[in-house]
Amino acid sequence: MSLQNTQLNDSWTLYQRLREQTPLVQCITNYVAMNMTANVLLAAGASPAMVHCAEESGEFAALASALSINMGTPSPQWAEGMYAAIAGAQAAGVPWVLDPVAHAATGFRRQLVTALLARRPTAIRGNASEIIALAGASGQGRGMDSGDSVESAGEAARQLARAQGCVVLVTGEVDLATDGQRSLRIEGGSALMPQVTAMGCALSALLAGFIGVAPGQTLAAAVAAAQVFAAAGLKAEQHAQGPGSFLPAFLDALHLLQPSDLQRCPVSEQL
Ligand SMILES: Nc1ncnc2c1ncn2[C@@H]1O[C@H](COP(=O)(O)OP(=O)(O)O)[C@@H](O)[C@H]1O
Ligand SMILES: Cc1ncsc1CCOP(=O)(O)O
Ligand SMILES: [Mg+2]
Repeated sequence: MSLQNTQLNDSWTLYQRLREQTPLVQCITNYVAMNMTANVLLAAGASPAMVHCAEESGEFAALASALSINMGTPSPQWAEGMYAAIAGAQAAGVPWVLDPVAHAATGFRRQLVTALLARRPTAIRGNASEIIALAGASGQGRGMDSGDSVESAGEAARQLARAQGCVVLVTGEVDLATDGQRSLRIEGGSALMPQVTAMGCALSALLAGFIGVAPGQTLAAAVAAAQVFAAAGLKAEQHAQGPGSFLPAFLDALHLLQPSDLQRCPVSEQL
């Protein structure tokens, strides 16, 4: 079933709201993704803050509109910063998003993701292999990258959403957003997106921004974040010769995005 019109209105309305409210998004992210994530949030219209040390991350989280936790380059010290930030966010009613980068790859990451999941994220955003492995099955992930299709991760995403009581956004050539009951598929994007590092990390932080301006509408926020990324990717591709020129074109596309760009990335209900 096509939801193009209602979903277009929802995503555009939420994007306008994000630009009006400039949510403060606290990011505890990896060394690779920090600069890219801050630039994506700024181009979209949010306000990024990279604040990770345990001495201040909890205090800061109470001031933020939303928190994004990404475990791409973890360490014991960074884990303490994550736990303190989540505690501060939860005490203040601030939503938080988990990006479980390569969580199945090592024993340290497996322990960390278990501890993070126990703290109940508002939403999880990962690639197909990460979501399949989080649901307890065995994925074909290699390092940070997915070896599985989003189609093959659909049931895992729904199970994970139900088990965690959260929204799951699983990304790849198409994206799927689910709360365990409803599932929405978002088309669009560009094959150049996985050729640029930290696109997924930046999307997770933008998802946090959308959730921050859409209390009680986490599924719509996930669709909006995915659709905005898909539309900006499609628009950027028209001006890019390869990954190098794609990245600045993508930031410009986020900044210049119009409703007609969203319309090129259909959203449909998955039954
Ligand atoms: N082959 C593709 N075609 C179109 N969009 C893609 C493709 N691969 C990834 N994307 C998009 O790139 C972004 C990052 O997703 P993904 O590559 O799955 O995350 P990660 O970087 O965490 O592995 C998402 O917006 C996703 O829709
Ligand atoms: C390359 C790399 N190594 C550790 S984190 C990271 C970035 C991963 O970014 P993404 O998951 O968005 O591709
Ligand atoms: Mg990733």
